[in-house]
Amino acid sequence: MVCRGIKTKVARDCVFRSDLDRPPSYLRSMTQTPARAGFVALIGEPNAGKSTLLNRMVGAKVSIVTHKVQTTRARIRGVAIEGASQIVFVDTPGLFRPRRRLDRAMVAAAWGGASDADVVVLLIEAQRGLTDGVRAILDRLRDEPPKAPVVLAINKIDRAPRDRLLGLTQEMAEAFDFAEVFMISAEKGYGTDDLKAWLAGRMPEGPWLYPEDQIADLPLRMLAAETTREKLTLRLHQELPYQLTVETEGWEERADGSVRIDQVVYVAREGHRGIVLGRGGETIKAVGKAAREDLSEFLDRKVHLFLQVKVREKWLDERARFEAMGLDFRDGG
Ligand SMILES: Nc1nc2c(ncn2[C@@H]2O[C@H](COP(=O)(O)OP(=O)(O)OP(=O)(O)O)[C@@H](O)[C@H]2O)c(=O)[nH]1
Repeated sequence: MVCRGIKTKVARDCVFRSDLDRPPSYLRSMTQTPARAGFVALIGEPNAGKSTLLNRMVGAKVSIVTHKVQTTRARIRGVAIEGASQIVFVDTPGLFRPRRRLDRAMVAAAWGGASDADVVVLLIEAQRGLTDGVRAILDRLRDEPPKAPVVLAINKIDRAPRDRLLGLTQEMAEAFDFAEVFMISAEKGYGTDDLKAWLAGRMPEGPWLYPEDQIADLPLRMLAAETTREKLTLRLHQELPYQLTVETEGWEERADGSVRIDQVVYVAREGHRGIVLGRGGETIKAVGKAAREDLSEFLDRKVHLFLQVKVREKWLDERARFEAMGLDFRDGG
């Protein structure tokens, strides 16, 4: 089934391209290929084609989530599967040339996401080449080199003549020591399989980060969690507990077209639970109502939102990796 860019209904009904060419899990375990999983930070100027590339790699229109709220954290844009590897793409919002102070702060935080990734992919446009914006990104990569290898993907090669591409490749290689250079057309699908296979091979060995059955609606789950967190922040202001995270634990599409979303607000201490609940539960009730209204509008259907507040002292340690990547919506740091 082909998934088109419907505003609201995204991944649930879509068969992911990668689902089709992936052996079933019992076969994977028989072939003994070690599982791999890791993060890829996709960076580049606006319009470079990040969303298009991502949609091609992941196989569904998943990037709708990104226009919602600009946060300073890296965020998941999609999860691709290639053989035994799970590739979690995160993007780094606001990675542009910062002018205002606030923008600069955002870029600094976004850069943190890139430097913690397992691979960084810099996407540039073939016709535009080494623009000032790309130069600024390269300066930054040189000043604060990420631990991960940086690969260059020259996109939109369908629009650029061959000699232009050769010249540009050379110019880029002189400007920065890339681990690898790929020529792609995200739109036409040229070279994207090679890039994906290369990335898959660079993911660290280890268990997958997300269960297979959650990958499809992962961006929506995260958007929903982020919405609730946003409402909590608005409601509690300074009182917002430092160690707080929201997780969407259930996502059930109902036959009547509505969706039931179950979320847990995790706090680290009993006292924080009281703050989040509010007197007689009024805070959490108001937060739930506001989040439900937003989600309903965004998803364009009726939403039943169920919130629970749980104390889990050690959640920060359990999710250390996600925390490092800024993937759990906490921005209280
Ligand atoms: N011709 C051509 N156009 C492309 C290609 N990849 C992307 N585009 C077009 O470039 C434009 C920008 O692509 P996006 O994927 O939205 O770019 P982006 O980097 O996600 O942009 P931001 O969300 O602003 O950061 C769209 O009109 C795409 O259709 C390509 O390989 N060839």
